[in-house]
Amino acid sequence: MRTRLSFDEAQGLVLSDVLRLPGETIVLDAALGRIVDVDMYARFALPGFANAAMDGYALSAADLERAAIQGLPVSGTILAGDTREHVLRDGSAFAIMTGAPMPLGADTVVIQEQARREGDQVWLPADARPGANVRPADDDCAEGARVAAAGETLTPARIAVLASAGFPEVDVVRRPRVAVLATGDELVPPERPLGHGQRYDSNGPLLRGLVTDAGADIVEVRCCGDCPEQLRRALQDFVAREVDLILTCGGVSAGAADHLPATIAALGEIVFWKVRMKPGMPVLYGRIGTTRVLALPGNPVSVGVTFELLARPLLDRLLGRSSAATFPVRMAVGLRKNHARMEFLRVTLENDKEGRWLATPLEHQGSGALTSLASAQALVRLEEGQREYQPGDVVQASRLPGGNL
Ligand SMILES: Nc1nc2c(c(=O)[nH]1)N[C@H]1C(S)=C(S)[C@@H](COP(=O)(O)OP(=O)(O)OC[C@H]3O[C@@H](n4cnc5c(N)ncnc54)[C@H](O)[C@@H]3O)O[C@H]1N2
Ligand code: MOO
Repeated sequence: MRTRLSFDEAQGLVLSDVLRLPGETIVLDAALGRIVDVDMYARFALPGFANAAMDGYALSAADLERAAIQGLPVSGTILAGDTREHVLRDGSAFAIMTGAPMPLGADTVVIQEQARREGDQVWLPADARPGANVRPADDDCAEGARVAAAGETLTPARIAVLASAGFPEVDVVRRPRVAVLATGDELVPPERPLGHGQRYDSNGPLLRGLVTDAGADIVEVRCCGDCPEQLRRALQDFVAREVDLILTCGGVSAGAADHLPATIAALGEIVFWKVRMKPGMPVLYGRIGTTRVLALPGNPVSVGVTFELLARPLLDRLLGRSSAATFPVRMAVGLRKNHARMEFLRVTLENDKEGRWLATPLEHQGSGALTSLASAQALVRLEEGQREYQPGDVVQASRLPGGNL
């Protein structure tokens, strides 16, 4: 077991310990937010047939002059959805509507508003541009072009692309199955009044939201006391249900009721325990069989921060997608750290006059200050060893969910 390692080492160990989950086939209608498993290619060009981009008249550009001087006979009207293959006779035109297939031999559409129609004859302006208002058959995408890339998130627009390419189903990466165990004798169910020293579980709801936001499935969120037997039963139950990741919170530091490390060690193995970071120092990572276990320190802010920094990247890895990159911001104020560990500050962000991000730390940075986690837009990383920061110093930031950026 490693202990007191740096945050970067800890994150590296977590990431190198998991692989992308296998794929599964689902209907396109259920695919929003899912991750594409394998590259997908168009089996035909899109839209697949040359069609009119405007309502008007389809003709051959060679007949434009004649159309202006003596007019052209109109052979008929082609509507969108007309499945007949019309052929244009020399020296004639078809009335055609937006999206309707171009008749064979026509290469230009002149819009309705520029046409003068008398009975079955139409006059069109001589200066119409040859080839105007026609969408070629591969206007949107060529046959064989990639229409979805492995690892990308299925957005509404990407789903629409697959729908237009005729895919009713899509192969996506299976969602990680996650169980949450909130531990602590002080936790009381929401329907019961609080006694002295008791509190309601907020870590369970926090992790339910974060796990869902990260694109994983919650198998169960369970609250249990600090008793080692209860902890063991809960962990074994989750492992038996083949979850990919167990997230526990609380009971992982040095207190008399902190039984999780010993319980996890007895059932499986601890990869690391305690990381040189603040908040979240007591965090533990291990395995029970093939199930990964991240034991997050119980303080509510530590739960949120260690989830973002260790659990979310792990879930990203299981999903086969790259994690959001950090980005540079400038400190709006100077500050002094009174320890050497890496620290993650909760900040709000605004743009300075040059449009660069400026980070202001929230006032209350304590590990129990859940309200400041809710107000924060990003986490700023203060490097190990560096104690002094001046206004304007550049630091790395990562977005928090719902940070409205
Ligand atoms: N002697 C030491 N004391 C502490 C250390 C240490 O290294 N040596 N580490 C401190 C740090 S840092 C943290 S963080 C906490 C984490 O300890 P635990 O993981 O054992 O967490 P608990 O003691 O069980 O709880 C801490 C705190 O959070 C509240 N909590 C816990 N679960 C929930 C929940 N589901 N919903 C709401 N609030 C919860 C709990 O009541 C405590 O107030 O230890 C420090 N101490
Ligand atoms: O995780 Mo503890 O502060 O570092 O609360």
